Amino acid sequence: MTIDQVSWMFCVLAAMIAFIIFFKQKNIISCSKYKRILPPGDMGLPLIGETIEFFKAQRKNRLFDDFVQPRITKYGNIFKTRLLGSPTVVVNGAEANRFFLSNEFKLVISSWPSSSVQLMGIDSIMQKQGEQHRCLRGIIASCLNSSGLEALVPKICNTVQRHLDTHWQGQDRLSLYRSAKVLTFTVVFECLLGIKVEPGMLKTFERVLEGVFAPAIRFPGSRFSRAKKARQEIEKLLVKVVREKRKEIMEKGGNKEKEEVGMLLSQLVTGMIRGDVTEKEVIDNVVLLVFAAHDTTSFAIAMTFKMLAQHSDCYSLLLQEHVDIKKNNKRAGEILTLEEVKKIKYTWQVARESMRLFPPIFGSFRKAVADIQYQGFTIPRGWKVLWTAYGTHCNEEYFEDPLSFNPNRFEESIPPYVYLPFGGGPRVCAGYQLAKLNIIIFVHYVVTRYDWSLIYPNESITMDPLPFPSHGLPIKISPKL
Ligand code: HEM
Repeated sequence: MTIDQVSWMFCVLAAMIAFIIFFKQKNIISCSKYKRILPPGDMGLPLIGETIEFFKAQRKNRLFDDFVQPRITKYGNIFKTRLLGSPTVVVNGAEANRFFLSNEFKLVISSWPSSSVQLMGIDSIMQKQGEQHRCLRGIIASCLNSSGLEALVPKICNTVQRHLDTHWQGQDRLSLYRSAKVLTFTVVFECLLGIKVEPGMLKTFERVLEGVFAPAIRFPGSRFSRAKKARQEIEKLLVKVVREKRKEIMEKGGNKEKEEVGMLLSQLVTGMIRGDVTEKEVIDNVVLLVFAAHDTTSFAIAMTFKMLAQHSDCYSLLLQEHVDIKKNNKRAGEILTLEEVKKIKYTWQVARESMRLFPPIFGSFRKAVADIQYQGFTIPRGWKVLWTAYGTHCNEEYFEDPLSFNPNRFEESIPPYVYLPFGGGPRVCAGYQLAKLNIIIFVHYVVTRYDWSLIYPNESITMDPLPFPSHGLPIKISPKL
């Protein structure tokens, strides 16, 4: 065999090997492509997808009825769409909630719009993963453990009573939603954080919150620009407050810490002195906590009153519960104890049922950090996942006659990942206990001191993107004799 023939044969052999490798590779890809079945659904128009349909339904507070439910009927509990430029899979049902919420950090991470991240700050808990997330949650939880809650109850009672004396006394009508907002802001700042509310602070914070879901476009007068400016003002104020607190704690040593059980700012600043958190983390998380508590708790309060107005039998039961507590309360200033608040069970059932029908947060977005295999479908890495509270709250598989208002259904325990106004998994609401105290204590003092009625019994709910009563839930009030 000549050298030419050998090299010719070598070339043919090499070409054959390359050919086999190429086809084997292609086969693997096509096999994996074959296996990669995306969930059913319609991605809608290029780029914007079904964003318009989504927002149209959301604005009318018909996200479930007009957007989610018709797609569940057509495609099943898991379907794909495209929202705000991102391919998104909407998942529904307790099993899907469990899978996606409990796999936070492993398969998915929370995903917020750029405007929210910029306004809350990249160091807020919602942007944190792993150890940093655990550390911040630990500090928040240390103020909401049993001794923290015990210390919080009298503070909230005083704040609510002062609020009623200042904003309700002498009035015959007011916006209940607005009143709840002013109160919640004070409860978070003064009772939880231990920061005195100064005039103008609420307005500045609300300017920040208005931009949280606005497009992150900066031009003079835009919602986002106004919010950014307000955020800078808040930052200046908070830097001063944090540094003063640091000085105070350093000067008083360990004693100050003990004095201020349940005061979150002290705990955060103590963590800062230890080197566990930075000054920026303290500030970003104060802003985040106000955002997390403000519209959510106020809406839950507003819907609780709306439901009570529409269901007089429930109101009678609830009122009796508070009259009984008041009758046995001989303490000066009618301050409640944590033990008494724990006994107010029916009111919490009413609030929970109101949040089932009107969840303050309809759900939230996650981002897949790996290709996810779920129920025979692949959710590709980088896609968004949207879990919704409606998917279970309105499903008769979990709640009998789901559209009817029935607080008694909460006498039974509810299976996990079915009732989700406060989310679930590692990112379950960190302020759940505070929200509960705020709602129950506010209801207690209102119903024992005032007769009240809705001015517009059928007031509609709007979403932008969080829900709120369109006219602010105005009520007529008169002091009880
Ligand atoms: C009725 C009132 C409230 C409702 C319905 C509510 C609802 C929620 C929901 C659904 C989540 C999870 C979001 C997600 O999975 O992406 C959440 C998270 C959170 N909530 Fe609440 N919330 C309420 C009140 C509060 C209050 C009063 C505070 C504290 C002052 C608070 C602090 C937080 C924080 C810090 C997180 C983030 C937890 C984390 O990322 O680990 N919330 N809340």
